[in-house]
Amino acid sequence: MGNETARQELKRKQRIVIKIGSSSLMHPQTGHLDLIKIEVLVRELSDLLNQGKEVILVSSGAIMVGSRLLGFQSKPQDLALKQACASIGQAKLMMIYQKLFNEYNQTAAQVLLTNYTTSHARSRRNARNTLNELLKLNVIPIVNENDTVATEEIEFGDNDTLSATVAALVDADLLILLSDIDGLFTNDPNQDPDATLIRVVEELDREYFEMAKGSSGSNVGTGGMATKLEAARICFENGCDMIIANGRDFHIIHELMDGQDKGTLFRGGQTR
Ligand SMILES: Nc1ncnc2c1ncn2[C@@H]1O[C@H](COP(=O)(O)OP(=O)(O)O)[C@@H](O)[C@H]1O
Ligand SMILES: N[C@@H](CCC(=O)OP(=O)(O)O)C(=O)O
Repeated sequence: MGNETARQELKRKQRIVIKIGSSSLMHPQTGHLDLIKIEVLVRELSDLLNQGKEVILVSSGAIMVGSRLLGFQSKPQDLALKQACASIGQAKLMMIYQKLFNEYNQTAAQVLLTNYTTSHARSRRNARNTLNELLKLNVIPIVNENDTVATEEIEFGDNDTLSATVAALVDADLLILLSDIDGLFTNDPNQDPDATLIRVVEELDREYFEMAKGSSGSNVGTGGMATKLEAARICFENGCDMIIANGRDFHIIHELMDGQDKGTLFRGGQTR
């Protein structure tokens, strides 16, 4: 099946996980929240719910928001301080999401997970039951890593792998990763101006992991492309399509769902 047909099939996806990186929520100049963008995000997600789709939002940004609230100019390096920032920022982020979703008559719920939660059978089952119940209730779960109890600095590495784990947990049809870049390029475009965008990945060969070796392009994001490829691996293993696309403008969500040829589509769902 060609890219065009695969894109058209996205219209039929029913259970969708959308992950927003920290960089996509902030004004790049100040690191403060871009409230107008977040409003567009909430409107886009509310409209998906109105179409009868099930949506889970995985939102990063807690550490960044918390550090700004404490007056830091950038993300702190110290682990305990990062965790403190996360707990401050997470509450603030949820407050904003709750307020905006409320304006569209939608209910949002907070779900904080750790690597432990999703790798131990009992807590994994509990997390799955909660998420499924929230979706049944037409509530939008807003997921983040539980940074205050995660004992290593980065248990998941980042929210890219967390979002793929969540997609696998609830048997989602599609994972959308919105980042600060148009998709997977042949090389890091911030280092190599000749790098070209890859439109579709049918099989997750090693060459793609080689392309993604560079680290994060910003001091806001954590995982870079490598963790997004790791997310793709989880999606391929679990029969879920995945898209990496640019979160510069969140209207891209309905454009992708309409089948527009944007970002990089990883066709993990074809094994279903
Ligand atoms: N092959 C590649 N294609 C695209 N981006 C790449 C590639 N290799 C490394 N990158 C870097 O990955 C960055 C995106 O990851 P990251 O900064 O963690 O974003 P986010 O906060 O959205 O998760 C890009 O800005 C880019 O510099
Ligand atoms: N749990 C952290 C997530 C950090 C993270 O993964 O950031 P990103 O690479 O921007 O998705 C936070 O909310 O700040």
